[in-house]
Amino acid sequence: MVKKKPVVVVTRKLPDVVETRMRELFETRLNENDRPLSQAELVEAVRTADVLVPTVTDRIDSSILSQAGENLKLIANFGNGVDNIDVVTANNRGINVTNTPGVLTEDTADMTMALMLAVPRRLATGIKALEAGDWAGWSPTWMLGHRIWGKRLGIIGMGRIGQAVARRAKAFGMSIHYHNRRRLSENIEEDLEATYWESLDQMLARMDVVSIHCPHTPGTFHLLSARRLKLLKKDAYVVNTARGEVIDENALIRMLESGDLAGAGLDVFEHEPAVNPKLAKMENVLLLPHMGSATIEGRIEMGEKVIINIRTFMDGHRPPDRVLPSML
Ligand SMILES: O=CC(=O)O
Repeated sequence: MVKKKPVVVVTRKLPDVVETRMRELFETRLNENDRPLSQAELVEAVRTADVLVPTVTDRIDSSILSQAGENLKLIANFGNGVDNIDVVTANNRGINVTNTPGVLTEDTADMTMALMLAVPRRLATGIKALEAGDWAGWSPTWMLGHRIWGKRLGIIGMGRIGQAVARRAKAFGMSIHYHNRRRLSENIEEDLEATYWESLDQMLARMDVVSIHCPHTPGTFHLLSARRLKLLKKDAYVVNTARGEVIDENALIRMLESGDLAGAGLDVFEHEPAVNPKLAKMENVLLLPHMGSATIEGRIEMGEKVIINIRTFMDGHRPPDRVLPSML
């Protein structure tokens, strides 16, 4: 007997090679025009799918999950972060959740370095000045920024991406400091020449650059709160390529406005895709539209991970990238 192919509903346009392979393997319903699904369309998707492939922009909350059909047994997220999915409710309803870890580590770390270099060295300001025809020629005192060589980098969240950033920053002459739920093994710490701070507050007070690499969970929402932001040195920079919700964005804006912080490089925002217009006007801030992991190679590898997770699950095994509530 021929095994029935699972119905796989994909919420956004994926790279062509990924969609082609999915079509071969599954009864795949694609989103050709890439328009984010409405609530009603998401409900229809969870009602009819065996597997849902959502992504960062889809909120799969308890209200959506309560309307899921009996067949829905797997949510294979196209993305590393799973804060778009209510994993606890999914788990309670017997729906497995997977993500795509590992394949976007290096790309996100590269983009973090790009921001870490660009903000203190005023790249955006320089480009704008040149484009506006405001360049009168080289001057010893024009466009001066700050060096990062010899400065202290504080990494919040020392998982895969945090460690990849640490390796790069070390090569740029920064000293590496980190705060994490769990301390790294001695070997890794030695290899990265990283100093562990059990107290986040104490670390923050001493850093020149702070970079966020923890997931957004109920425990990390506004981890950089107004109180903690005030602990930072006046000449410190903040970089965020993780999730906007980890920083109290209004408090960050106030600190930047009052000159109590040197600058910020942000790839993610608290109310994405809305960006506070105050941020967009600031000279010492560089904003990117959540493109930390946006490489062609990475997106294809994410698709491959999604496919492996679905196939493994459909073959009756535990999918390699299963996310359990206890991991969050
Ligand atoms: O932000 C992107 C992701 O979590 O994959």
